[in-house]
Amino acid sequence: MLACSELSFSYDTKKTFNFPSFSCEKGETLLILGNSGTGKTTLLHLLALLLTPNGGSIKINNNELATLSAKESTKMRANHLGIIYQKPHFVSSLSVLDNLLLANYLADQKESKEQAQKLANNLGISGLLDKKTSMLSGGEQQRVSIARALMNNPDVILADEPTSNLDDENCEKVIQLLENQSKNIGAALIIVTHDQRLKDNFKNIITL
Ligand SMILES: Nc1ncnc2c1ncn2[C@@H]1O[C@H](COP(=O)(O)OP(=O)(O)OP(=O)(O)O)[C@@H](O)[C@H]1O
Repeated sequence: MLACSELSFSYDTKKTFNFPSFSCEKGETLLILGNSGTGKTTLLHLLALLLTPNGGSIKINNNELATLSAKESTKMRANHLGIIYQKPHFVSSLSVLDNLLLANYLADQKESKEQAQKLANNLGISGLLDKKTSMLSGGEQQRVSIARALMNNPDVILADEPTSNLDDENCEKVIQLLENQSKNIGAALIIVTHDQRLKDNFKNIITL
């Protein structure tokens, strides 16, 4: 589903990140662990086509992404990738429901209230759909972020530190929800984190 090899990237001339090669298949989860500053968010942004690598290859469903134009990258990101950012970046003037439907709109897909309602039910946030996102707790925001990432049934889900602000109980819940929901839609799930609590949940682990 997603495979990358010999990816390298530099923000400036002082340091180049050389990332290990890996792949993650449909329905699988890969945990990428690393301390602060090891380049986890950088790697996730490369996989999300938000940064362009200096070298190496990223393939989704055997399609090489490095050759895509900016417009094609945007389309690929909206339709095939579900991204859970470190900070949620909601539109605070909109309700939770409208933030979910925005994902459809940005991918040029028909707005699906049914999909939003279904995901909200699965994630235990159906009572929040009419609320403004600024009124949500950290754990609730995390679940809305997961729902938004799943709105377009992506092939690959990329999650940046999805549990860093959560207590042990909510950490466990969010990981279970992420895994179950990814399996439900047959997506590959890639999580980058420094949260050592997650080590016991996964067998496929890479350390940066
Ligand atoms: N836009 C940027 N311009 C220059 N340097 C950057 C930029 N973004 C990140 N860096 C640097 O690249 C390094 C890796 O950053 P990155 O955010 O990928 O690390 P991380 O492993 O996700 O860290 P954390 O766990 O603290 O979020 C850091 O030293 C950071 O200062």
